[in-house]
Amino acid sequence: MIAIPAPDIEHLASDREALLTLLFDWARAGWIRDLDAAFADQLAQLSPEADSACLLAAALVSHLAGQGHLLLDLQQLQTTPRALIAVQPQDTQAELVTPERVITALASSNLASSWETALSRWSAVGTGAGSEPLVLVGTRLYLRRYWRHEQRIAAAVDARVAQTTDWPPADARALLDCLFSPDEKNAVNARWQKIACALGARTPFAVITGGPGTGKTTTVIRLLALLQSLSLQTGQATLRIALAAPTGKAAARLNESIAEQVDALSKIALPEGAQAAIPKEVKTLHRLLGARPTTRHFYYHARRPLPFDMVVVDEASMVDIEMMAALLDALPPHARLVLLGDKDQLASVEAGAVLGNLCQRADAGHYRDATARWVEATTAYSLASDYLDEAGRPLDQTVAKLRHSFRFEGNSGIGQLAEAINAGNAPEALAIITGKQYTDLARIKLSASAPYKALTSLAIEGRKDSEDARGLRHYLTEVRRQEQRPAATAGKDTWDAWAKAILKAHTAFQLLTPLRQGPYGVNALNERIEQALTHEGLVQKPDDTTRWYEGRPVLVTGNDYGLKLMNGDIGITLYAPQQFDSATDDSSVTLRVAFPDGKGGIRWVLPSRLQRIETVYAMTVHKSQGSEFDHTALVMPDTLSPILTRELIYTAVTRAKKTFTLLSPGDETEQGLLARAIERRIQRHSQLFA
Ligand SMILES: Nc1ncnc2c1ncn2[C@@H]1O[C@H](COP(=O)(O)OP(=O)(O)OP(=O)(O)O)[C@@H](O)[C@H]1O
Repeated sequence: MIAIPAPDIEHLASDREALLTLLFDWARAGWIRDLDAAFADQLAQLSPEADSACLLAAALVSHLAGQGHLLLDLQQLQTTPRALIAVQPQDTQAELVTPERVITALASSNLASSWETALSRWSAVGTGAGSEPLVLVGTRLYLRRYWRHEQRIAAAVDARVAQTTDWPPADARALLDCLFSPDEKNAVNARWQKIACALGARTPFAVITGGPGTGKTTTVIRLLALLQSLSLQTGQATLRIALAAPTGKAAARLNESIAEQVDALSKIALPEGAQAAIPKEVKTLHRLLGARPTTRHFYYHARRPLPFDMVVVDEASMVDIEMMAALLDALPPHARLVLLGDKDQLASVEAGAVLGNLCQRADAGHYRDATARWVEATTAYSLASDYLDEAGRPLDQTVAKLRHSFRFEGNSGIGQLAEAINAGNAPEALAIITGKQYTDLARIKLSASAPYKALTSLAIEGRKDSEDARGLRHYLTEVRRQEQRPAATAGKDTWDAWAKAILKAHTAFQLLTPLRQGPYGVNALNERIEQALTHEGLVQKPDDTTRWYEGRPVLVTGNDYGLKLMNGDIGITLYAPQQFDSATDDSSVTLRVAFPDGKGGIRWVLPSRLQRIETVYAMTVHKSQGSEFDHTALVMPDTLSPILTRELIYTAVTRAKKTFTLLSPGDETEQGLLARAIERRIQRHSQLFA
C-alpha cells in the first residue's frame, strides 16, 4: 500500500498545485490513471484561471471515461461522491486523503459554491459549438470526444427513426406468413420474431434484442428475406447487405449459424432470387469500415460512405460508443441499420453502452396505437395491452425484444437461472443453483484448505455425471489421438480438418473468472491448471521456461492486422508442417498455432509471430463475450470487488450452451458474493436516448 501524505484539505480549494500533487498521488495509489491526473495537469498549464474544483472535475471526467462512463454528473459529485472513485477497503484504513473527503471539502468551499458556475466560466469548457476539450450540458460534464459521439449517434438514429412508413401491409403480410407460417407448431413461440420482422420492415432502423437462443439470428435472416422479396416483387434492385460483428470470434460464430439459416430458407416459397441475395459472410466491424493499423480513422466515413443499402450488426452490446459513431458516420443516409444483441449482457469493454441505452424500455414495449395497428395488419398478432403506451417514443417503436428461448425450454436450469439473475432475484437464483433439481446446473464449494484440488479436477475432468459437462481432457485427448493426426505429407485441407475438429472439441469447456489478479484471477488459474495438466501428462512442456507446447490454447488480446487476427480469437498450438503440401517427412513438423480463419478454414501462425496473446485455460468473463461453450464453469472470487455485477454473472451463465457449474470458495448465502453481485447493476452514465 502506498502512503500518501495528507495535505491540508481546507486549503486545497485555493491551492491548485496541492490538488494536482494529490491527483498524481491518487494515480500512484491506483485509484485513478496517470492519464487522468496528467489531463488535469495539462489543462492547468493551459489555463491559469482554472481553480481546484475545475481541475478535480477534469480529472474525474477522464477517470470515469476509463470506467466506461460518457460523462460526469455534477449532481453526483454532491450526492454520492463515494461512488465516483472506487477505493479498496484496506486503503481507507491508512493515512490517505480519500477522493470522497476531497470532493466533499471542495463542494462545500466557497470557491466551488456551484460546480456548474465554476466550470462554465473556465475557458477549457464549452457548450458544444467550439473546440474546447470539455463540454458542459446542464449539470453534465463531457470529454468533447464523447459528447460528439453521443450527438452523432443520436442524430443518425433519429433521422432513420423519422423515416417510419406504413406502406400497404398486405405485401408484407403474405411474405411474413410464408416466413412464419401460422400453422407451424412453433408459431406461438415465434410470435415476437414475426413482430420484430414487421417492425424492422417499417423503419430503416431496428433493434432486435433477446437472451441466448431466442432466435435473433433466425429473425434477422427472415427480415432480410422479407426485404429482398419485397424489393424483387416491386421491381427494385435487391439491397446490398453487409453482415458484421464487433470481434473476430463473434463474426466466426455468426458465420456458421448464418449459413445454416440462409440454407434453411430454401424450404420457404420466396420470390426467385431472394434467398441468393442474402449474404452469408460476416465481417468484423473493423474490416467492414476499413480499419487502418496506425490510425484511429477508417477508410469509410461520412465523405466516403459504405457501398451498402443495409448493415446488420450482431453482438451489438459489445460495440462501444466510438465504433458505433464511426459506423453511423460511414453509413449512407438511405441505408438501413439493424442491431442485434442481448441488452442484459455486459456492455462494451470501451466506453458507452449503446445497445443498453437503445433498449432501456424494451421490456415494456411502449408501442403506440399506430405501431400496434401495423403489427396487427402485417402479422395478425395483436399486442397485449401491457406493451402499449400512447406516450411511447418514436425510438421505442423500432425496438423488439424476443421473449422465448428456443435453446432453454422451461425445464432448463440455465434458462431459469439466467431469468432470476436478470430479474435481480438473488434468493431465487441461489435456490436454483444450490438446489439439485436441474441436471444442467451444479455448484461446487471449494474447500478453504485445498481450494484448487476441486477446481483443477473440474477443469480437467469436467463433471462425471454428465456427457454435456466435459473438461479440458476432452480436447487434449483429441490433440494426442495419434490415429487422427494427419501425415506430415498430407495436404493443407487435411491438416485444416484435423485442427478444426480440435478447435471444436475445445469449445466443449471453458473456465471463466471475473478477475485477472488474485488467487482466483485468470493469471493464477492458468498457471495452476497448466501445472495440473502437466502432472496428469495431458500436456508436455519441454522445460519450465518454455511457453510453447502442443495443446496450449491461446487467446489473442489485441488486433493484429498483419496476421489477420483479432482481439478475442482463440487458437490451439499444434505440431504441423512448416510448409503445407511440400513436407517430405515427420521431421518437417513444428509448433504452429491454428486459428479459425472465419471462412471455414484454418490460419496457421508461427508462435514467434504472436505478440499479444495469453494462455486461455481460464478466461475473464469480459473476454468471453461473443463466445459460447457447451460447459461453462464460473469461479467466484473470495472477496467482493466492484467488478462483480448482475451483468457479469448473467454474461457468464449465458455463455453455457448445455451445462453450467459454479465454483465458489465462500458460502453462497443471501449475504454471499453471488447474491450481492446479482443485486448490483452497472450504471454507465450517458445521456444517449435518455
Ligand atoms: N422460430 C423458430 N422455430 C424453431 N426453431 C427456432 C426458431 N427460432 C430459433 N430457433 C432455433 O433456436 C436456436 C437458436 O436460434 P438463433 O441462433 O437464431 O438464436 P440467437 O438468439 O441468435 O442465439 P445466440 O444466443 O446464440 O446468439 C437455433 O437452433 C434455431 O434453429
